[in-house]
Amino acid sequence: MTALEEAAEQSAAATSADTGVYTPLLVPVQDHQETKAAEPILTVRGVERSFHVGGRQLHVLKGIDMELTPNRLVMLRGRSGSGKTTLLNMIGGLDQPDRGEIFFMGQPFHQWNDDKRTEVRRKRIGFIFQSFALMPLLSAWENVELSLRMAGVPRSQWKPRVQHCLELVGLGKRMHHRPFELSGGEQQRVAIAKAIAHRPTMLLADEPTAELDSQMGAQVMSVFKDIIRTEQVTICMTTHDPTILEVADHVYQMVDGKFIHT
Ligand SMILES: Nc1ncnc2c1ncn2[C@@H]1O[C@H](COP(=O)(O)OP(=O)(O)OP(=O)(O)O)[C@@H](O)[C@H]1O
Repeated sequence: MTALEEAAEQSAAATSADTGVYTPLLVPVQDHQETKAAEPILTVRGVERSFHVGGRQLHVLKGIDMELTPNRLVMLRGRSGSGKTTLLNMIGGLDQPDRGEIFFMGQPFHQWNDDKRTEVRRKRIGFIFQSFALMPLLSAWENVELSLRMAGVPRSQWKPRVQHCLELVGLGKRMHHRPFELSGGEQQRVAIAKAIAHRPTMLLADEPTAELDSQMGAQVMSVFKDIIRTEQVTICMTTHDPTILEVADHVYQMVDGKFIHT
């Protein structure tokens, strides 16, 4: 039995409120028929990106086409160096393509300057990194609050939203712990709460389970499934882990800067 199947089985008997142990329900994201005709929230067409390295041109992305539709869990899979993070940065408006187009909710990221992309990013996109990226001196609560402050959410809305997000990721009983008082899996769940607090449309996660053991990795994936359903978000994540791919709605396989069909 894989770690994910184990997590699903545990979830069936979940008693998180009683035990404080997080065992979320692993359920299908939603009826795929329902959103089949849905407009994509992200469209990537013919994207290329090169870097100058040591006097040479390194062609990292060689013509990427992809779409993300609402309420999906999409994974980018590929070897180290194949270009996954470069693409994720591009989708999130952190970098721009040399060629090609990126439309996020109809907005042309490839034509916009950094300030304009940052504005959209703060309001509509959430990021999760391999290394959790939490402020070490702030509690779980304060870390989540910080992201609401950054997104310009009115202070009067902070308390219920922070509480909701931390409960959603199963940390209702550890809200006031600081990162060093939490396990790796719990820290990653704080990072997820922080990333969804401002109600993004799209959540981007770069190897979110890479530093976790398989059990904790499975918990994080269950949280992802839950938040797609309850928060109406689309998640695009990179992974090396073949056991995690089975919960994806779609997998893009990247080889040397291109998608291949498997
Ligand atoms: N800013 C940059 N300047 C120069 N080279 C870069 C830059 N960003 C990425 N690269 C190079 O582009 C290639 C692809 O890197 P990228 O991080 O996108 O791969 P990846 O598939 O995410 O790998 P990993 O799984 O190890 O994170 C690598 O050879 C990397 O060294």
